[in-house]
Amino acid sequence: MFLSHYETTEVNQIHQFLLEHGESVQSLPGSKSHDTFTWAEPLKAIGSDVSAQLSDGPGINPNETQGTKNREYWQKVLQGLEDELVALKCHYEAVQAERKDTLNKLLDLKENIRIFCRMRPFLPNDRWPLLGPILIPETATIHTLKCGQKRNFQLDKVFLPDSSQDEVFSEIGPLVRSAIEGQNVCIFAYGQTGSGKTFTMEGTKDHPGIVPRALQQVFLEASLDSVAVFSITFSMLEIYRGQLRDLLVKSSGKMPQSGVNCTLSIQMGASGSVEVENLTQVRIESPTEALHLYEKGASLRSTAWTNSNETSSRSHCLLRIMIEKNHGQRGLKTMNKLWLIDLGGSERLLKTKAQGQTLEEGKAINMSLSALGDVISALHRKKHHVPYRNSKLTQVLQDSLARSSKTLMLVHISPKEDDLGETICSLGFASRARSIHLGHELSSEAVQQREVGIAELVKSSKNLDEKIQNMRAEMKVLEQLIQSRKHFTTEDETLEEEEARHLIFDEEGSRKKSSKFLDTSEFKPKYVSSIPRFMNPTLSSSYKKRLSVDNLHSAGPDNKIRRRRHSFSCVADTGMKETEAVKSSRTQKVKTDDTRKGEGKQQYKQKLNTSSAILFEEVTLDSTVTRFSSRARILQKIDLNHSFWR
Ligand SMILES: Nc1ncnc2c1ncn2[C@@H]1O[C@H](COP(=O)(O)OP(=O)(O)OP(=O)(O)O)[C@@H](O)[C@H]1O
Repeated sequence: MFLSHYETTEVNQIHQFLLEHGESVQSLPGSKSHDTFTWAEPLKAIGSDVSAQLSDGPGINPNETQGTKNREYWQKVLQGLEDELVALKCHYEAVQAERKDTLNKLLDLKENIRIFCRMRPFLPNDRWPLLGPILIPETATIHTLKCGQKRNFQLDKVFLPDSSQDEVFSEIGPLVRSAIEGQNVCIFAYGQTGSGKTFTMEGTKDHPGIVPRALQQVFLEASLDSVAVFSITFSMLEIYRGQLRDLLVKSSGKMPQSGVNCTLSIQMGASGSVEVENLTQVRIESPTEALHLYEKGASLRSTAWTNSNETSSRSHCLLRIMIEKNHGQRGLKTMNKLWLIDLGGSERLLKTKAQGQTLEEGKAINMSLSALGDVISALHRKKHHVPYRNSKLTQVLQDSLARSSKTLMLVHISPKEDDLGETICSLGFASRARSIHLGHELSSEAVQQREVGIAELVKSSKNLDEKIQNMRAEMKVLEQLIQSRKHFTTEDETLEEEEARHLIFDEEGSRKKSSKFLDTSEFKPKYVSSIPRFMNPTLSSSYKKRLSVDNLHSAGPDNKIRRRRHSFSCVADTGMKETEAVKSSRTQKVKTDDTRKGEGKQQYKQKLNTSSAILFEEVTLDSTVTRFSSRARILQKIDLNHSFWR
């Protein structure tokens, strides 16, 4: 039991002390008021030690003042915690670097350019709900059968019609992370009209797509980086019939609003970075803000009714997230782009029977898609010349489609037999981008080896992610602990200063006042020094107490003593029943204090949680009754645990 060592030291000391003062242990509860401050000292020591043991705090050394002891102890604790936090932060950075390395290795192994396919499910209005001519025998292969002609397409991954938005984003998440870590990233949704590009990118309220999820992740990753400072901006533009249009600037029809320069031009910086001159850039602080902008921009996008889709996108919609990363003390600054692109629907113009404007839109879309395919293919084949200049789309994306960047193309296909021709075209585009038809396929052994390597890296990346999560949680706890411990040390320091300023007793025991404001000596014996500052009486409570004491004094010189003796005796004599009475009077006081200074009580509660200080709990309430109850409680504790009092 934690009180046992008092039997030989402090408790004997109290006993001795009381005897010297003409008191006995049994008469302790009825002690004279003039003694209370002096004999309170050993009791205070017990109380502090009890609280210290409970809160794993300092022990008692009678030669040291409690304030100094506490302060030194908490400072040591604080220092230890701070050292631990620094070490953890170093380790955290190392693990972060390891994770980044693993991620890069993984993306390299998966290749910088990857082509996925997503097949949308049948929709209620689909006329040909038969999946006969399209087969997906493996996770990365599609077979088609048209007019007796079989064709195989190899992709990096195929998402089946029942794939969820979650599954799709699980492949996107690492790319968003590498954008935060300093790489340019392009994510495209490609496919025929009505194949589900907008569904994948934007999604619905119940099934959010890549855009809302990526925005969320960008901010999440940025907030978790404890070292770098991020500045994130949002831009949105469309490429309509070969022209760039700012989607964050309202225009009447297709004409620029008066006074607003909507003429966007593509500029190439000296370092090879591409800038779209006059494009609106909005600094965003949250995903909600970004989504609000996205909604605004999407509402301005050019759409039209087509045979295949009621609200068919007639342009390429490009969302750009610029991430400026300030790498803290190293003074390094990086700027990179995350592009989320919903391409215009690829379509065979003969099939859609498009005419007039729709025909022109279709032509423009097809031309730029073809140019994009050429660029991706050239990059994939590591060709010396990459034909960026063949379309506005590839020009805008030049620095983000470089070899050092990451590109993911999600080719969308329809499950309908009716759309088979379009599906084969889209898969042909995917194959061309992957350069498969040029005999660049890996041998089955090499593919197997690569798969094993990827699986291992995925596993270690997951482990590192878990480790990082744990470390973040650990750091948070440490930071909270440091904050709470700091509270203790500063309060102890302040109290010591205050003690020095408002020295209560001189050596003869007579009262001294050093402040004209704080006449709290009557109610603040020295042992209060170990009580946090917020537990001290306020000016008004001190004043109130003084009034009550004056009243008591006016009622008769002994009143105060008697009253004190009475409440104390009650506790000692009638045990629990009377303790309840004291408790209720204390509760009363809490309620009054609560309404008067709710904040103080909050702090008080917080303190109790952190320190588990039993003594504090009682002494907190700066009334005579509570202070007695504090002592009584200590006595009760001793009484319960030792036969000493019997
Ligand atoms: N995976 C899916 N799950 C459920 N519904 C989907 C899915 N993919 C697409 N759809 C539905 O199919 C319809 C067409 O999809 P969407 O508008 O996304 O096509 P799109 O390729 O963007 O067309 P366009 O190029 O004409 O803009 C929408 O009603 C959409 O909700």
